[in-house]
Amino acid sequence: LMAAAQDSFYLGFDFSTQQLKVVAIDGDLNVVHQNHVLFDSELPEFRTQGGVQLHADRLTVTSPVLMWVKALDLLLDKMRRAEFDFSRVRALSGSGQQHGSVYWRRGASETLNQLDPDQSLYQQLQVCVFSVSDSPVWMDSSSSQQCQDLQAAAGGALRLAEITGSRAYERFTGNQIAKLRQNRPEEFQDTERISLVSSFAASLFLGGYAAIDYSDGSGMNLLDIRSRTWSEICLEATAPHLDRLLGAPLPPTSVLGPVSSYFVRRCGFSESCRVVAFTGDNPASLAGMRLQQGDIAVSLGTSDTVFLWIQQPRPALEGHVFCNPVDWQEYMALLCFKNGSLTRERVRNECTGGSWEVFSAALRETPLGNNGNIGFYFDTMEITPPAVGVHRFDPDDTEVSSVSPQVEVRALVEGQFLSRRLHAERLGYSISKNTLVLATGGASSNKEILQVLSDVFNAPVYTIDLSNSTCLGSAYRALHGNTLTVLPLILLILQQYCSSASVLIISPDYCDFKKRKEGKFSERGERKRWNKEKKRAPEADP
Ligand SMILES: Nc1ncnc2c1ncn2[C@@H]1O[C@H](COP(=O)(O)OP(=O)(O)O)[C@@H](O)[C@H]1O
Ligand SMILES: O=C(CO)[C@@H](O)[C@H](O)COP(=O)(O)O
Repeated sequence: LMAAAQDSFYLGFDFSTQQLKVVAIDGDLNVVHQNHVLFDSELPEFRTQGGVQLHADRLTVTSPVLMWVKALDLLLDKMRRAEFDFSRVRALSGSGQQHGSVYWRRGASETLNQLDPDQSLYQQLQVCVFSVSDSPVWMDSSSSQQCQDLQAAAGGALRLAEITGSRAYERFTGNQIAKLRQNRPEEFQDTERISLVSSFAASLFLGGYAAIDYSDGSGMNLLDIRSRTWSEICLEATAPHLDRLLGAPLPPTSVLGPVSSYFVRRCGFSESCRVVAFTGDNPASLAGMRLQQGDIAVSLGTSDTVFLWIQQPRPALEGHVFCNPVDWQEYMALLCFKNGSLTRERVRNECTGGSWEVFSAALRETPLGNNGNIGFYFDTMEITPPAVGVHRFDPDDTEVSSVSPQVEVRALVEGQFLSRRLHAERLGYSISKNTLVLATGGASSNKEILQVLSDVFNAPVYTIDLSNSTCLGSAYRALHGNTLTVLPLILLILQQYCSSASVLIISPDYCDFKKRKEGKFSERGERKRWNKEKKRAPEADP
């Protein structure tokens, strides 16, 4: 069994805003391969900035769907060149940036299940497969009218939040679909299926349309998060017969089927390699970090997000409640901040010559509290709170137009994290002496930034070895999907289930066998050694 565990690989993909990433683990959860494709620099022909295109109205933000397709071709090529052994992959799963949508043209499903392994995905999908070539993504804020209409139809913002977990948000997929139906009726008419970025990616691997999972589906303003079915009121208000275009939602732990013969023949995947449902990047990250009651997770990717595992949904006008990606009968709360890494990069470019080293030095050399200087940095319309503009205040609370570069760096990072804390507390989170902050995402590799996070939350901050918990979470989910088959009794049940349905439901207990490696960062404001291993109290075996 030991040898078998090391022989088997599990893949987790992440189709995120700025790049496509992959992590492979073996059955003992060791990372055996990592790779990525950066959209701006490795696929310059799509002319994106930060993976997206900002339109002239400065509100519409899209990404070319074919860029994601070509990125997958490129990533698989890179893995082949690195001699990654695809035949050992027993299961794969993945995630996508949340809310973004993909529109498949009539007839696309036939193309998808008859792909020729001698040609790339891009070669075969570039003509006539997508009815909308530029997919709306989460940074879009052009659907205000549709948001108002949806809230009116649902009986108000709070009522909509009670049904779907969130009041109407511009980036939420339902409002994007409504805008498309109104503004581009021909393309809409020509669409046979609408996917989220996550279910689009799963569809590529399956060679057929993949279901939207409950967790990523909660970011659409369309799913009733309690009954876990599409809400009639929301569907009606968005587009007639929308349920046919969306397909039925499924638990995030579903095994969707085997990888398509295209990947078997082109890359050498085994025919028995399974595809486990893909989900949103934040839910996948929750799975990768293995959040426990009382913990708070802060993801510092393109967006900054804060999330918590919750048992009972209490939707409000601020923040979001999603179905939980690990235990689909529970929930997670999430806050999203648009001015995250891209704003830190802008200030880095202006104040520290484009260097993270110098940026970090500015944080080291300025005191906690920044001698009373503080700022709000909303380069683009923020989500939480809905505000725009840059405002700096001196120690007398007088607004000033500039401060020194070093003070600016600390004002930015402290201001961002104070806002993350304030809004988490408004959501009902209270910081206690047991609070742990779990950090992930690209900027969590910067220990000076994490020190500010620790100081502001007055709590220890932990990272996992890999700053990329999203991919790792997907690889764990893939492994979870597969591991149950080694248990004879469950195998029997699965076999019976298999004969009656093409979808298997996996129990949500994988937390109990997933080990957690933590790098300890700091404790209660004292600056202790970075990356000292800390293990939690051993848990009961399942
Ligand atoms: N050393 C660093 N210090 C601060 N931020 C960093 C550092 N390295 C990378 N980042 C930030 O990480 C971001 C990308 O994070 P990532 O989680 O990979 O994004 P996404 O998954 O949204 O594509 C970049 O925009 C960059 O600003
Ligand atoms: O809109 C949200 C969450 O509601 C974003 O968090 C997107 O899911 C994009 O994620 P990153 O690329 O920043 O990780």
